[in-house]
Amino acid sequence: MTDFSEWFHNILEEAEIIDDRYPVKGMNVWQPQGFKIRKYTLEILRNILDKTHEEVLFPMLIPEDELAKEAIHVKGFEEEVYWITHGGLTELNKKLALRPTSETAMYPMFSLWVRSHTDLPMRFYQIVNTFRYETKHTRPLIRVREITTFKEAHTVHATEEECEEEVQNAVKIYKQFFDMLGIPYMISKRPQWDKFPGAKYTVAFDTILPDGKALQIGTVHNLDQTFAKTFDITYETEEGDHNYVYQTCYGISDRVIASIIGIHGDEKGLCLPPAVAPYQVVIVPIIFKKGAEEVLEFCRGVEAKLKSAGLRVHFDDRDIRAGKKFYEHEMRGVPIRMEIGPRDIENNNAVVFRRDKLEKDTISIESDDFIDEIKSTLDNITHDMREKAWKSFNKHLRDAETVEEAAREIEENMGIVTFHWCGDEACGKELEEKVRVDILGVRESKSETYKMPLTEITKEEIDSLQEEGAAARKCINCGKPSTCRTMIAKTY
Ligand SMILES: Nc1ncnc2c1ncn2[C@@H]1O[C@H](COS(=O)(=O)NC(=O)[C@@H](N)CS)[C@@H](O)[C@H]1O
Ligand SMILES: [Mg+2]
Ligand SMILES: [Zn+2]
Repeated sequence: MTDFSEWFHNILEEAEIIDDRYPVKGMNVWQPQGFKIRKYTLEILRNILDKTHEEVLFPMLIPEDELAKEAIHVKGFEEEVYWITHGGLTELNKKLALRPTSETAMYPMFSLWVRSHTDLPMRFYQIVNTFRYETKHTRPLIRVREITTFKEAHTVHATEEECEEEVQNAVKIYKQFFDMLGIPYMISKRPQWDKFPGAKYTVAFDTILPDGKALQIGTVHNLDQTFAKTFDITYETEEGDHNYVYQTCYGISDRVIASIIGIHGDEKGLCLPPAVAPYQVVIVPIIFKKGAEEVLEFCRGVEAKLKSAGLRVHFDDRDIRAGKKFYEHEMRGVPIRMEIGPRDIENNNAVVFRRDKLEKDTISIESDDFIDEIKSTLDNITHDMREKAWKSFNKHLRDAETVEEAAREIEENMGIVTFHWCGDEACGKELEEKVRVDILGVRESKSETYKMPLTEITKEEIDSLQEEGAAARKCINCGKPSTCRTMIAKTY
């Protein structure tokens, strides 16, 4: 883990997650192992979103004139859009864009769908591939040109208040999702100069990878009425007026998988949260010449019981050394390994090895109670992995009282440095110059540092950029009264 980027590339190959030898830069292949982790991750996300959203699927190609309708939006994406110019040998009379994101694909249709206030609120999402001609250094899952796992939610509301409320709902959805994966995060409001093109403001989730660099893993955008006016999305009120709607959109991507791999991984390789592990339990028989068949038979019985209890179990009965199996399943991050040999059968025991703590324990398999014990061990693994991730995340968070201190902290320890700022753009830009890193944004919460995941982010916290006593605090760059606590970090 000393060279995180090398570790990351190696594990993607060794654990057969992604094959990045595909002959288009920034576009990679999901291999079966990786595809399963992605599938279980998306299952969790859909279970959360389906409570309040409808899943849809829009075309991938966007007509040039639709994409160009929203001036700020298209300006923000003009250097990243891939274009289609031909159908076969025929030149298209209208170029088609490969969606970089789907506002301009969806909103002409929303204009047809939204008629009356009774149609609102609308909440849709789709999980699709999107395309961005990234010019910065691409790397699998973290910065790709084909974003293969782009979940974009788009919501439509009658009032500004409801739209603000939706931003909080989206923040809560992301907190719940990242908490289930044990991924720590800092929530902040992006500075005005770094928000989503066309948005009123952007709330972002940033995590920190083992090399101390921050990674934006999710964003929530309040689009206000900008796109409604551009695409004429109006609804008839009870009084018969026609009002423009208010909208949000919020997205996450392959970076979620990158975070699961990078944050929970260690020297032995992957360490997967049980919720997304292709195998939650692997059974390794300890075989000797004598009684081999009996051990295999017994293990098959244990496998059947765990499977019928709904767990993803794999019985590794290959004719190779147990030690080789141990290495492989630890490298692939299987949460629990059960070792069963002749002596264990005699004593009705099994050795249970926890991948996250690298500890062994012996459990009785005399009665079927062992099934619940395995399940509660999986729950403990989920909890302990999240706690461990937050502990190291919080170590990366530090405060700075002066610009010099902030610059030194970043230079020496990377991570996220927080400090008081006046909120003025010119001052912020000057600050970024001095510390040579990006301002991530303005912290959304009063809490000094995140301990365990906050279950509720209250409206006050989202709105209150005014830190308690912040008025007494000065901007570390220009000395004017501080209006907020901001954060800087070296970012991906
Ligand atoms: N090139 C990329 N590779 C991987 N993930 C990316 C890339 N570009 C953006 N992302 C991720 O995708 C998320 C959403 O992208 S975004 O531009 O911020 N927001 C949108 O596109 C909105 N339309 C969300 S619906 C970002 O927060 C970031 O985590
Ligand atoms: Mg980008
Ligand atoms: Zn200032």
